Amino acid sequence: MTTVHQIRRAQRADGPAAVLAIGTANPKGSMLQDDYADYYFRVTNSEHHAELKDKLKRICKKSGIERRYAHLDEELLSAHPDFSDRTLPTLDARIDMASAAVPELAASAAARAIAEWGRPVADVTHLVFSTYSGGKAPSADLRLASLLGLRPTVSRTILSLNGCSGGGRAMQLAKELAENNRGARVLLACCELTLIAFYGPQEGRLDTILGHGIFGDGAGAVIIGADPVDCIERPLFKMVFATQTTIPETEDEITMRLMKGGLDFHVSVRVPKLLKSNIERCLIDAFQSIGISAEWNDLFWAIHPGGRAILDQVEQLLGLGVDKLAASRRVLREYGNMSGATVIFVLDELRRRRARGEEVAEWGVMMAFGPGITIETMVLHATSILEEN
Ligand SMILES: CC(C)(COP(=O)(O)OP(=O)(O)OC[C@H]1O[C@@H](n2cnc3c(N)ncnc32)[C@H](O)[C@@H]1OP(=O)(O)O)[C@@H](O)C(=O)NCCC(=O)NCCSC(=O)/C=C/c1ccc(O)cc1
Repeated sequence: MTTVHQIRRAQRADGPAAVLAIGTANPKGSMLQDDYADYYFRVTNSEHHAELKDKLKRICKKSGIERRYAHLDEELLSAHPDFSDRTLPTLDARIDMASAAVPELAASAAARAIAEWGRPVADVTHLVFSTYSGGKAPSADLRLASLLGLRPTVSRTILSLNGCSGGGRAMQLAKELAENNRGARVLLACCELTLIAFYGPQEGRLDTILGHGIFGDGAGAVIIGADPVDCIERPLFKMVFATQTTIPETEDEITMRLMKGGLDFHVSVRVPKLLKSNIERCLIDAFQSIGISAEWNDLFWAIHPGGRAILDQVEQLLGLGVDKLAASRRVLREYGNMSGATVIFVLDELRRRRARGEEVAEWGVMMAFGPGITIETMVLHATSILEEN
């Protein structure tokens, strides 16, 4: 007679979960970082806040960002001038806008990932969707499933308010799903639109200036599965080990809260230093857990580019060579911080760098940071060039 243990073993995948395909998308509208301060103070009728404008200009200059994308453009804003005033009740209108736009943008990214994956959309068994740009049910995951034509039995999970660590958390969840359900193919989508938290400057709220200086809109999608089908599926990164760490007593350093005027967020100036003091322990613990001794410079790195200062601190702490964070810096330069979706763009950039021979490390790390302060760490193993061919 079959035992429960045998049934359980048969239900599990044999190998580790792997990233099988990646797609990304951004809204059409974009703006050069050099022009942003003039734009922001003009469209929010805030020219009288001259000091805050100078501060935003300084932040933009030091941000390491050249361009950012946004769904909310001047035309939409002129139809919703109340968005500029955080004391007005605009949450309903923002949720309506996001409920339509978030799944649409996620669908563009997911369609690219599915095309690269090469299998029919009906083979997707699970959907994990991370977004804080919303606030109603049924949520963006259901709309995305319908836009893509996923089967009605697809198992959906929506993650919310994970902030910039949403992509990292979704990757960990997708890994668990893929490894614990033989044959599972997980579509992970992560999409954030800053329209949920766009408002004018306010004296005493310097984090508002920071946010408007570095955040951008984007969607990333990944197909994750174990035991790839020969000749069809090509694993890009095997997901070897994952952990989540919360830095004690940092609950107030990054916060988000839905208010009548939109999503109110706070990011303290201490964030880059707090991460610097805590990430090496996460890395040492992760590699010790899998019995690998790693030289930091021998790894590839997919660090969430939360801000230029975060990348600088990580690079300095670990003594990384100048090119080691090139994928993160390029994504920051071309798109800004797209919260949870950003790390998917970094993985996409890394696989391009590998294809061009610019990154040859076999082992690597993906890290994302969000409210908590939460650090999501995942050890990855890249498929070798030989295996790819
Ligand atoms: C590029 C920065 C902003 C500036 O570069 P720097 O080398 O530090 O330069 P400075 O030290 O000269 O700083 C320039 C100015 O920025 C100010 N600043 C420096 N961080 C700050 C600060 N968190 N507050 C408010 N002023 C600051 C800083 O005080 C200073 O002001 P001032 O002296 O008047 O020029 C750099 O500090 C940086 O990359 N910081 C990291 C940002 C960060 O923590 N990111 C991770 C968290 S992101 C997150 O949780 C997302 C939430 C979110 C929520 C909603 C959304 O829609 C989307 C996302």
